[in-house]
Amino acid sequence: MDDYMMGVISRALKITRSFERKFYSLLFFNVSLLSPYTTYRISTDVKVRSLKSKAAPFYSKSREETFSKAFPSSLFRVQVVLLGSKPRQTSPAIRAESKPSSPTSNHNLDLRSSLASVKILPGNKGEPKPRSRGLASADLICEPKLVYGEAGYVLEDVPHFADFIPSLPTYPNPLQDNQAYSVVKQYFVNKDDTVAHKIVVHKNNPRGTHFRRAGPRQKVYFQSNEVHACIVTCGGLCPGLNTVIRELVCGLSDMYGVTKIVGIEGGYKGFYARNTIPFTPKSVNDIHKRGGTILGTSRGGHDTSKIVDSILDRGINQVYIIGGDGTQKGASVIFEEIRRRGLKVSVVGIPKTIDNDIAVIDKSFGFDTAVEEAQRAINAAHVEAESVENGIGVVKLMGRYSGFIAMYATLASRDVDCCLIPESPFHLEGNGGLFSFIEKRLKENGHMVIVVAEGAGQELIAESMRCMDQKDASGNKLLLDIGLWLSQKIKDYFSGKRKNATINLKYIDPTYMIRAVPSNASDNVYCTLLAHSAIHGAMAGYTGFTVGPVNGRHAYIPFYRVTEKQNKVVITDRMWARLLSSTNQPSFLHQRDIEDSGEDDKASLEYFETDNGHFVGEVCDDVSSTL
Ligand SMILES: Nc1ncnc2c1ncn2[C@@H]1O[C@H](COP(=O)(O)OP(=O)(O)O)[C@@H](O)[C@H]1O
Ligand SMILES: O=P(O)(O)OC[C@H]1O[C@](O)(COP(=O)(O)O)[C@@H](O)[C@@H]1O
Ligand SMILES: [Mg+2]
Repeated sequence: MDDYMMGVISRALKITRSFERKFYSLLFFNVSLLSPYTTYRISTDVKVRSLKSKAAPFYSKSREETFSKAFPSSLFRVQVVLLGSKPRQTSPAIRAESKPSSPTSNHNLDLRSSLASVKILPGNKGEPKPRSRGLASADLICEPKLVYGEAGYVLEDVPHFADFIPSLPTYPNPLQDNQAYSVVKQYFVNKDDTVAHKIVVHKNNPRGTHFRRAGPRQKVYFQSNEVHACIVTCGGLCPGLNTVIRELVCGLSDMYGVTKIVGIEGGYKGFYARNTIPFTPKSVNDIHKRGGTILGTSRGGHDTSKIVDSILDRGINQVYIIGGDGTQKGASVIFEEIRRRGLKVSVVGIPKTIDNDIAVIDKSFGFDTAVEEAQRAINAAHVEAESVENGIGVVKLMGRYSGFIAMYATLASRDVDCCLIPESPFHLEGNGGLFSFIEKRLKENGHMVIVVAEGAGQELIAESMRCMDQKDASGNKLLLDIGLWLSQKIKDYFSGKRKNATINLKYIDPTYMIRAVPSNASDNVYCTLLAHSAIHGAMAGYTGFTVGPVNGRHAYIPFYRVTEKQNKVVITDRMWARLLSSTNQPSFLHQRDIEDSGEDDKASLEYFETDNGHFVGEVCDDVSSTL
């Protein structure tokens, strides 16, 4: 950033000066380097809205100018966000950080006192894809918080109170006097510790995306007696929900001496439709031994304003939200509304999904338990199938869009002959189809077991039944029962005129039995770590984040990262190949599928492509490919 740039920024800022006290002014100021050392394009985009109404900006001005100048930096974009009248929303200086390729690129620009932040984001080419957001007004403030470092290092940071409430007091972390923790060497994590998103790297690769490491900080933003925490569980059930609740209550109490902790009953709608229930370590002592959630849960019913009003009315200042991708989207809009109102309330998401389809994190809690519990159903199907002539066992497992439970349960069992998942479309008839494989396997072994994920083959059923798309209260697609449909199709095929063969098919649907069990030992420990990471983050003033392990280390992940896409089994990956080789089932893959899958990979690669052709960060969030 040199004098010329400072001049241009000052000029642009003058445009908004007159609006500053009365209105919510927003100035976007973009600088793109078209090619190194040559031409720049600058565009200023000033929008001014009334603070009171969310109506369209009443003042809007965009300008673009091109100029040539030799800047020894690579692509960058400057964004200046002015947050108007309320004094607590202002900060004394603009802080600008830029990509490391410019050797002298970190500056504090003391241009004026009303600027909240200046961010330098990747320029057009390396710019992240737009994130999906909940509230329209949130567009103003939920830009990714990116920090660039040496050698292509990028920190995708999470929001902090200090970003929007200046001069909050801090206190020493009470853990330093805690009998159990005070003896731990270096108990507090270094404030600059971050966790790499991708752990497999090449010599010349940029260092890529990182997330803030979870853990206790030396300074906290809440005094113990000031904290009023609440816990809510939303979406479908999952083993471990009660364990997370227990560990949040016990962790807050044991580590930080918090006494005011309440549960919100029945999911999001419980915030405004139900009374809270008080929690103590004693009242939650045994709940991890039970399946389900003692709080109850629901789909639908997310009303952001009513929820935030209720948080405010009850004096709650830490909100722990346990749920899947839908829930995290809900948590994100709650956070944005809280931030918009300038409240000191931390909003923390704890990712839950039995399907293991939440992006970025290594694995979701309850997944291991589900895979283990699925073994019982697969064993039963196998026993039934091998006891009779031409026995076929069909087991349906959960997995709305992702077949992780089916894939891992199949790999773990070795009794499964064929695994069908949503990511791998299959066909029934003809060469390479499922029916001919069943015939072959029955001929070879006299019996077989098929595992089918509930989301598999949906297009086949829809085609044959001409069904309409139906949705649940949260907007999730309601699935047609692939297990029943497939079982009937197999029976029809073998009883058909041409075949007239006797088969003995037993269909087992253990889906809800699996989901309702308590979490196993390793999931219990995992739930403890999740809860503790969440508590440490909230106490340290972080907010608007989800916790979870990234390459084995717990991290704070911005909401948008876990809601923008779902994890899916990559069928051109080594893990799925392991499965195919263990079952020897047809791959059902056509050349076209392989090419399409390559296209997807390319698309996500482009997102991170840098000038020198190396890739920053991920190809895809494939948790199946950890080996
Ligand atoms: N885009 C969204 N914005 C706000 N709330 C949402 C959104 N999607 C889902 N929710 C809310 O999150 C809760 C759980 O969502 P759901 O999809 O049922 O389960 P899960 O969180 O397990 O994916 C529901 O109360 C639903 O209303
Ligand atoms: O019957 P419900 O409660 O809608 O749940 C069924 C769905 O819940 C799941 O177990 C998990 O879904 P969520 O993570 O969205 O809660 C899916 O596998 C399944 O399709
Ligand atoms: Mg979901």
